[in-house]
Amino acid sequence: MSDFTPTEMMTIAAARALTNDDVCFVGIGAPSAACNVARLTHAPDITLIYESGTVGTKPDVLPLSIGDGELCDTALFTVSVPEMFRYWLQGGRITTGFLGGAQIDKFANLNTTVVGPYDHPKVRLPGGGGAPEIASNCGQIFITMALSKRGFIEKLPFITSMGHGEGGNHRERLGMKTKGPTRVITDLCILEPDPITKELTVVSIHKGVTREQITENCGWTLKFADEVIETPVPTETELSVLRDINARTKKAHEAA
Ligand SMILES: CC(=O)SCCNC(=O)CCNC(=O)[C@H](O)C(C)(C)COP(=O)(O)OP(=O)(O)OC[C@H]1O[C@@H](n2cnc3c(N)ncnc32)[C@H](O)[C@@H]1OP(=O)(O)O
Ligand SMILES: O=C(O)/C=C/CC(=O)O
Repeated sequence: MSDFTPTEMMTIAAARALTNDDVCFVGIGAPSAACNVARLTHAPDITLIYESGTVGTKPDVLPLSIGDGELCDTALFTVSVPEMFRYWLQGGRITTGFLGGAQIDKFANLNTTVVGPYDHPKVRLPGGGGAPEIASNCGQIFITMALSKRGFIEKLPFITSMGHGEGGNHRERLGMKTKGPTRVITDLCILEPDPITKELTVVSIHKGVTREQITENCGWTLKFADEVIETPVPTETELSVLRDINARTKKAHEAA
């Protein structure tokens, strides 16, 4: 097994969260890399769906956006965006949504809208897009983002996509029928919501990472589960699949 970067570990650990039977609504960016590594390794029959309506897509290179022709060219079929949302997503036909974000809080609520006050933003982010609907309508949500103090914060300035709200049974109280975020995969560790409080808790630590490093990079006092395992390191196959798709993507986008 060769050396690997924290980002590679994160992408591969995120890919492993998916199963062959999943129907997965894929977010652009880090989630898209993870979903395609899953498809190219342990989950060849996974159904990947992007918001542009592309169903069962098998991109050879990672898409720049949901509108990238690569998605439609390699899809089983493509439906209209209203059909994607109303029939597929709101119809409960999608098992898993995979999202990223700029900021997250301890109940896995996501901010992709604005950092700083809404009217006087420090950073204006891409916005919600389909993420709020994905977060509420997919059977469960996986989230992947690097652990950092600026990303993992105590109180979000803006909640774009609801995770577990104020914690506990908040989703249920609002009438939401889906599970919400069940796993957050970072470059240092994996977090899962506590079954009762729904507060994100460290369940797995990547090889070579210390508890201190994790604590130092989080904006709230992070809890650790009673049993914390070490994340299995990437296999040669996982690493070469990830590196190959990244290299193909870079070459394709440089040429475009
Ligand atoms: C189908 C779907 O895709 S769902 C549709 C909705 N879209 C999403 O949910 C997309 C979610 N993803 C995102 O918003 C983006 O990927 C981001 C903002 C999280 C990351 O953007 P990237 O360009 O990939 O990465 P990067 O980390 O370099 O951030 C770019 C800039 O955004 C800003 N930024 C990102 N995160 C933060 C943060 N937590 N605090 C302040 N600024 C931030 C910074 O200006 C940063 O530049 P810098 O690192 O030089 O300061
Ligand atoms: O509008 C959205 O929801 C998603 C946007 C992401 C993209 O344009 O690739």
